Amino acid sequence: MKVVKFGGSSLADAAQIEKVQNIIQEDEQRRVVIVSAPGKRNSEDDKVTDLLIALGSSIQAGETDRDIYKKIISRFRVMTEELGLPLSVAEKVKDTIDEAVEMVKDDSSHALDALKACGEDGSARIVSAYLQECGLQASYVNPKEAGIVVRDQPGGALVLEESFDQLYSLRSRNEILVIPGFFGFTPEGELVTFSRGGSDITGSIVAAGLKADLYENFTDVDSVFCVNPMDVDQPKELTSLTYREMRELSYAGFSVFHDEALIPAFKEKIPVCIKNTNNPSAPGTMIVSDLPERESHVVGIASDKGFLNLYVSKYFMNREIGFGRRLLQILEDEGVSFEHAPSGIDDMSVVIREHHLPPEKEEVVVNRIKTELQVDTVMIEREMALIMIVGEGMNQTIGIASRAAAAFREAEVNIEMINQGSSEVSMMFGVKSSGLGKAVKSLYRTFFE
Ligand SMILES: Nc1ncnc2c1ncn2[C@@H]1O[C@H](COP(=O)(O)OP(=O)(O)O)[C@@H](O)[C@H]1O
Ligand SMILES: N[C@@H](CC(=O)OP(=O)(O)O)C(=O)O
Repeated sequence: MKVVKFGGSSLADAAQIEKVQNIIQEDEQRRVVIVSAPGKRNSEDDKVTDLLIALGSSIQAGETDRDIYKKIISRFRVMTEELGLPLSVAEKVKDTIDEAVEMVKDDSSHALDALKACGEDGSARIVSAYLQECGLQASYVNPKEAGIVVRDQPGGALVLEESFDQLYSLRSRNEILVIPGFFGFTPEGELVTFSRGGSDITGSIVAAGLKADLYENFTDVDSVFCVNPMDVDQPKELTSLTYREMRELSYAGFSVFHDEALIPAFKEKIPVCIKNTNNPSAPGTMIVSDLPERESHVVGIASDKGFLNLYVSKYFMNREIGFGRRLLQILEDEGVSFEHAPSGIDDMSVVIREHHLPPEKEEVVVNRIKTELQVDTVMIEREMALIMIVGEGMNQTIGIASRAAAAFREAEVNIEMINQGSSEVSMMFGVKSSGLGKAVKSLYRTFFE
């Protein structure tokens, strides 16, 4: 049995949904289908999830944006009309959105998550109705009915173990099940969404729960490339990767697959295949547990902007037991999560995503570090970027760091920070954001050309 997930680009309009139907129909193993909200139809278009979030914010600000509301309703209505579905399908989608809008107006808890989830819910209703229209036996299955139980963390749900056994019972249903991605329900019955891009996570949870033979993740590229195709023209395609490599690469910027989505599949050793809805005969990229030794140890270069470096120095920091803990405790108290924390004899850097430390929090954090830790220096450097080179076996291979350093030199980009060793499969470099593009291109030439 295969679990198949279709991303927003695969559900952007009626023509895309026809492709989805063909893909499902051509392989009877594709029995459970996870869908995202409709994505962009072209580069200027909006993702339905972004529209729903904007609508929710406008309601909370006391001025419901009717134009956005109409845009959302019309996206679903046009799709159902073009697919020749009964009016009742579009009406059901509209009713669900209206209910969530009322929840936001009443300021009820979890209302924003309920509204955000309407995109996926609408897609699942439309896709299941269309499969039926095409003569297939198919049903819409709500995540509550499917048994996806999550921890109560709005916008950042985490699956609870009990989900997996409940999901297994879906195996006995002899029809195609269409489940909306991106959300689950708390044990108390509240709807909670995963983080953005979280339909990939639903797909992996369902594949693990059902003990599927394969989790196919359909998107809009033929494969995972060794570098983001936005950064390098026509980069090399990757035919296979390990879970660990893909998780590192996703975490560091490969937006093609959510980094949290690897975990459930990995635990059950379910292979994941990234495929293209617009070219389904292309083999795609397989993500598996182990791979035979490869010629080149570097398989991918991922990068992301939007980081800051919180730099702290104090003489004899190395002699002060508990310094690191107290520094990180201040961040924890202020609700700031961090990404990396390399340290030296008298210095420590903490790399943080910029949006986790907005200017108002920055002042509080910096003052607390000065007064409570009595440091010599505390500095914040914004507009940092991280580059991660990834590959199994890389850390036992002599010369990779020196080749990478040469690539930075050729690009005339200064390395502000290096972190190697914490992960066995990656090496991290911190640079100023302005040098990111040049550095990635140079690393690509060094390791892949
Ligand atoms: N290394 C990479 N390989 C392939 N695609 C990548 C990579 N890094 C970023 N992407 C981007 O990920 C996009 C697909 O992810 P996403 O937009 O979330 O798709 P979907 O709508 O299917 O969920 C691609 O169009 C591509 O621009
Ligand atoms: N629609 C949600 C969840 C998701 O997974 O979307 P996509 O598959 O289009 O990345 C989002 O935009 O975050």
